[in-house]
Amino acid sequence: MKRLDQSILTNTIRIRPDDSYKGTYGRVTLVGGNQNFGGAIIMASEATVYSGAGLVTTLTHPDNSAALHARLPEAMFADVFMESTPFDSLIQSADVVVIGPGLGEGPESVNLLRNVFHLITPDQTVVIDGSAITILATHSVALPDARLIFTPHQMEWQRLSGIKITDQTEAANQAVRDQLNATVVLKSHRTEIYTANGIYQNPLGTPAQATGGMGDTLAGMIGGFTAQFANTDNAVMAAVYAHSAIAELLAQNQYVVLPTQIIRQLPQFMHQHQAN
Ligand SMILES: NC(=O)C1=CN([C@@H]2O[C@H](COP(=O)(O)OP(=O)(O)OC[C@H]3O[C@@H](n4cnc5c(N)ncnc54)[C@H](OP(=O)(O)O)[C@@H]3O)[C@@H](O)[C@H]2O)[C@@H](O)CC1
Ligand SMILES: Nc1ncnc2c1ncn2[C@@H]1O[C@H](COP(=O)(O)OP(=O)(O)O)[C@@H](O)[C@H]1O
Ligand SMILES: [Mg+2]
Repeated sequence: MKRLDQSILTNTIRIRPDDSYKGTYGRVTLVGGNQNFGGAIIMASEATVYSGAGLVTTLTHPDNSAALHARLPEAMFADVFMESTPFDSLIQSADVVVIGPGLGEGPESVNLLRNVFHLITPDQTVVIDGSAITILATHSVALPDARLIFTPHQMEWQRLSGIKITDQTEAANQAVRDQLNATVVLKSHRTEIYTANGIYQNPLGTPAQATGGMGDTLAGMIGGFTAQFANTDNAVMAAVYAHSAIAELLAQNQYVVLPTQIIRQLPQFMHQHQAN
């Protein structure tokens, strides 16, 4: 297993060309947030916008619309229960779809996941987090043919892979990754990233990060980074590294680091670590 280091940031985060516009930096559609977990999809959406994605749309339960607009006017909102035509185009026009933060596991959420996967095409990237992983572990839902990135915590990975947390060894995890043909970000206090080309460990992270919404925020960052930066595996690794690096900086003076505090630091942190 290779250890990530700071070079993943400058190898990934590009100085923006002068002659660019919002379309240069990718369209991301996020799907999630039921009536109880609106905060999860709002944090994920904020992380995507603050990572620099060009155009962000959040498909969520209508109860979350006012809060999303108030916190994040940069994002567009769409009702997950909308008619199929605009729904289909919001999924199909996205470069990256992030699905799962706060999605919930009820029948409506299962249907939604199925509908979204059905619309995905091979040139798209799909970040599969939270409830979406649990649904896949418990229901028969066909995975789309696309670039797939799973972001489970250890229990979600146990549910999806069948590997008990105590048995989640490098070899066992990589074997399931191979079957899924996906990138797997196995989150823990030392997150591991399983790719087609190798296994990487994030050396950073702090227990100050152990608070709800921290993974939702990472999923949104991965959406923002993969929408902008050409090499998908590097974009995933840079997002994981940046998420923990910012948390460590804040934890020098804080007992707990809130997900939204990491989000607010992203533009400045990325500015400091950009390169040609
Ligand atoms: N503000 C919001 O809207 C928020 C909404 N959220 C949304 O909620 C949805 C459900 O996600 P979830 O992660 O909260 O619940 P679930 O999938 O049941 O996993 C918990 C179970 O796994 C176990 N466990 C073992 N190891 C573990 C580990 N390393 N990390 C974590 N858990 C571990 C753990 O063990 P225990 O704590 O009981 O010891 C427990 O039995 C999802 O859509 C998410 O996006 C949250 O993000 C919070 C903020
Ligand atoms: N003790 C810890 N040390 C380092 N990172 C941690 C620690 N506890 C949690 N994290 C990080 O916080 C995030 C938790 O993700 P997750 O469990 O999906 O949270 P949520 O679903 O509440 O958003 C992961 O990125 C994980 O690596
Ligand atoms: Mg989570």
